[in-house]
Amino acid sequence: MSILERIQSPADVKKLAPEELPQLAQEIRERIIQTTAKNGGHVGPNLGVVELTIGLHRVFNTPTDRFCFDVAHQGYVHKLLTGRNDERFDHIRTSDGYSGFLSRVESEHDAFGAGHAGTALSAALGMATARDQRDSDEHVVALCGDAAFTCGITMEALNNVATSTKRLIIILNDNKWSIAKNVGALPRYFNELITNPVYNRLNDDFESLLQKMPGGDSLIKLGSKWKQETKDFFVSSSLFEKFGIRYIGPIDGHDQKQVEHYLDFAKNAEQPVLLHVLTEKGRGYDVAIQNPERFHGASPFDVKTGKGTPSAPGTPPKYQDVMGHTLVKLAKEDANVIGITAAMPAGTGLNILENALPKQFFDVGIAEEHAVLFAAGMATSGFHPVCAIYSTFLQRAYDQIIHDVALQNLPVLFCMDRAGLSPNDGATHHGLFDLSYLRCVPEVVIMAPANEDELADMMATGLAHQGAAFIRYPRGNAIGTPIKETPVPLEIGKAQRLQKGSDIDIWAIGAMVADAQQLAAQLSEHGIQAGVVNTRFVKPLDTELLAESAQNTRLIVTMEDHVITGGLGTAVMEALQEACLHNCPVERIAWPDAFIEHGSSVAQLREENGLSPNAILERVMAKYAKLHAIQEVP
Ligand SMILES: Cc1ncc(C[n+]2csc(CCOP(=O)(O)OP(=O)(O)O)c2C)c(N)n1
Ligand SMILES: CC(=O)[C@@H](O)[C@H](O)COP(=O)(O)O
Ligand SMILES: [Mg+2]
Repeated sequence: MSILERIQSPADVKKLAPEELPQLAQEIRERIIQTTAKNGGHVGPNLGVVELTIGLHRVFNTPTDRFCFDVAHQGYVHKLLTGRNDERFDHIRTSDGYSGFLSRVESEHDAFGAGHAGTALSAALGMATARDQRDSDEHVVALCGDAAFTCGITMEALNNVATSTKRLIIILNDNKWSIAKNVGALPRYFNELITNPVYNRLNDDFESLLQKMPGGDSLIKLGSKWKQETKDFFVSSSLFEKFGIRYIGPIDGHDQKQVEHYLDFAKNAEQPVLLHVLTEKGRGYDVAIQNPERFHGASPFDVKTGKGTPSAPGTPPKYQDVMGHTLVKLAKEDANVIGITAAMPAGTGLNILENALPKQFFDVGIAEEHAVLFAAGMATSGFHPVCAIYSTFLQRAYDQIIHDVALQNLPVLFCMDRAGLSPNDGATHHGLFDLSYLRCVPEVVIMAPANEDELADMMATGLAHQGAAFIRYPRGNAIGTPIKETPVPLEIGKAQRLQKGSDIDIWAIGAMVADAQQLAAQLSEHGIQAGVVNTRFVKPLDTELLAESAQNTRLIVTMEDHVITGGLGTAVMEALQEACLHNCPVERIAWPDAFIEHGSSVAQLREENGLSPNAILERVMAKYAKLHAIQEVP
């Protein structure tokens, strides 16, 4: 039996002899590589925190002590050491498998769930403050990556630490990478801390240095306050000391002994401590070390070569790449068009713009709120920014959308990728709420393309519009529609009738247009004639065509890759009420008013949630039959 197989809980980790730990680390790495090769997943981040996580579980004692992992995409090691090295780990991030992030419902060892970046320090500070209020004595640890510090929330929490608690352990897991290279002043500062010999030497053996000085002994006896002030006298204290947090490090995050020594030191500190740990993303798997961006969140791959499964010939391009190439076209025509990402260049396709027109590309770090405000500022100076931010991450910048862009009617185009499901990442990453959260914002334009050619046209539409415009489109491949050489702006608020039908009219948006055409074909096999409308614009809605539709059909079916509350279906119902056309019933095909867990694929999750093509057909047939008392489908 391997050492890892003997680990049923953190207590078993503590029982191991130090000389067994390298073997455990090796087995954990092997387990992570093999599992993510099969399922895909966050290989690099997890391989980088193996010794650190082993150390955490040997020094601290969850669930009494509480860990908050930032993003928590690097929580696989923690899961393996807390009783989850089992069948569900084999299927992690797929149906029947564990979540790829920490989750309070999954384990008592998961003190706080995550998925979005920047939350760990704030949550940990809340837990530490609650502990102090209750006068209990558990330890609270926040594990934050270097890029997590580019998040505004992390800095807000940092500002609050010293005035909120006397005991908090912050681990800066510094691997120099976000998904792409980390950006901004902070990584440069972290590097200064690493390379500044004066600070390190003094910081490490400051006491022995004092002992050599006349009167140094008495300073040491006076305790840490004087030591700290004396050290400040010698070296410019770190940024963290200015926040009332004791900086320790940097240490080698792969040296198990060092890790445990300093974790233990931090555990017994009488003030908030930040332990600066240097790790290597992808440690132990060369191909991940050499390709940190690709192996941040990898698709299934061959362990030997690291290569993923090549796309079959003729596979349509990914929407993210269509966005990137189209933006390059449009930015070449107009130097005022610029692209902004919040630390997601590759995932959004903006890396294509970065390579082609680097002066028109900006990566602001994991800072969506700042990205939108930054765009608003540039828009006041004659630029037309394109903010490429996943639907789910754009939720972070909601006030900036309303208060800074829409209210001032500034020309900013938002390209929201991952609208719809992100199946393996699950509830924290599905882009299912953007129509609801955007439809209530006055003056904005909200559109969704049925195919890649329409995405290009909608980008031209958004850039021709002097105000806020949003385009939502799904994760993954488009549908193979040829893309015109030059994108052509669409008429805002105009839907596109694809086919007529006297019995039912299906109004679909974006990726669901193809499903609507399939549904119409199935209905016609049952003698029901269904029309299909490619809605294109959820705001403003084509109320003229909708009125015509309601007057000439028996049932309107809406189809959207979005939650049912407040999306396209709700917009149609509102419009029909407004036009006093409430006699036309509406059946809304959408995701339920619930959080949708992770799963193996979109198809699997649709099956599980009654949204498979056949389930939709049955539902529409039943509604139609009920409405018109015709023979229900046997
Ligand atoms: C609000 C938000 N924006 C973007 C992301 C996408 N994202 C996931 S992990 C990550 C980089 C995290 O870098 P770091 O904190 O240094 O951790 P590492 O992966 O290096 O261990 C990003 C940008 C996210 N999860 N949440
Ligand atoms: C953890 C995180 O937020 C990102 O790594 C995310 O998993 C990327 O999602 P995509 O794979 O859809 O780009
Ligand atoms: Mg990092």
